[in-house]
Amino acid sequence: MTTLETEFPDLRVMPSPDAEVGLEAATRAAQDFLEALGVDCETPGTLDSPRRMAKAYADLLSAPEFTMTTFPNDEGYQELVLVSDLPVTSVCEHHLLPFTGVAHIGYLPGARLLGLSKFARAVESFARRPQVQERLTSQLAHWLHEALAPRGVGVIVEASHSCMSLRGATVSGSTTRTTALTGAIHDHPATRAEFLAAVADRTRRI
Ligand SMILES: Nc1nc2c(ncn2[C@@H]2O[C@H](COP(=O)(O)OP(=O)(O)OP(=O)(O)O)[C@@H](O)[C@H]2O)c(=O)[nH]1
Ligand SMILES: [Zn+2]
Repeated sequence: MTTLETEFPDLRVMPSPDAEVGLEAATRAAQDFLEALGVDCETPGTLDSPRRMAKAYADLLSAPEFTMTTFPNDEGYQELVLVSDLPVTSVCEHHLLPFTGVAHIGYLPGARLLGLSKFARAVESFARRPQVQERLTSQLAHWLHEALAPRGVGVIVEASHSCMSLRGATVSGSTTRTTALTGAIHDHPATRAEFLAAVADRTRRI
């Protein structure tokens, strides 16, 4: 089994090795945190809220492992494979507030093809950790390039940041687009244009 942690030992790994102990400590910390902000955690509705909050963040920050299933490219498929509109749910590392959107991932196959569901699993795995959108985009592209050895990879992420919409600048409706390209999709203008046009065809408002 190949895991992202094996491929990228330098990445921060979530969750804690002992999730049960982690959850208890996080619940206590959430209670302190909420009470410090003046939230009454003793009402029937909020009694269990510190645990719910701890569990919610554990879910958002638990990068799942997955099996990296690949197949030989027996037919020598050469053209772009584009998997679009993969849901992204991540957490900005500055405010620990969610950012959500979609990822579009394309690659030009080499000797092996990647199981299609693994694109969704890779997005989830890289997203469920404290992130910035640029890093998420680059990590996806470089992971795929290293793990699959394709001729090129293109990743576009479009997302809305709740730290921008719900607080601070309170700008609603703004989206951010980030792009990471490798190999032929980066180097060859026509191939790059083909990838960008294919994504543009699929792009919808978030
Ligand atoms: N480049 C980038 N910036 C991000 C991302 N997520 C959040 N940020 C920004 O991180 C910055 C943190 O800025 P600070 O000035 O330290 O934090 P702040 O005082 O809460 O800033 P405001 O959000 O402007 O109120 C903000 O400009 C956020 O919009 C991301 O994925 N990429
Ligand atoms: Zn933020």
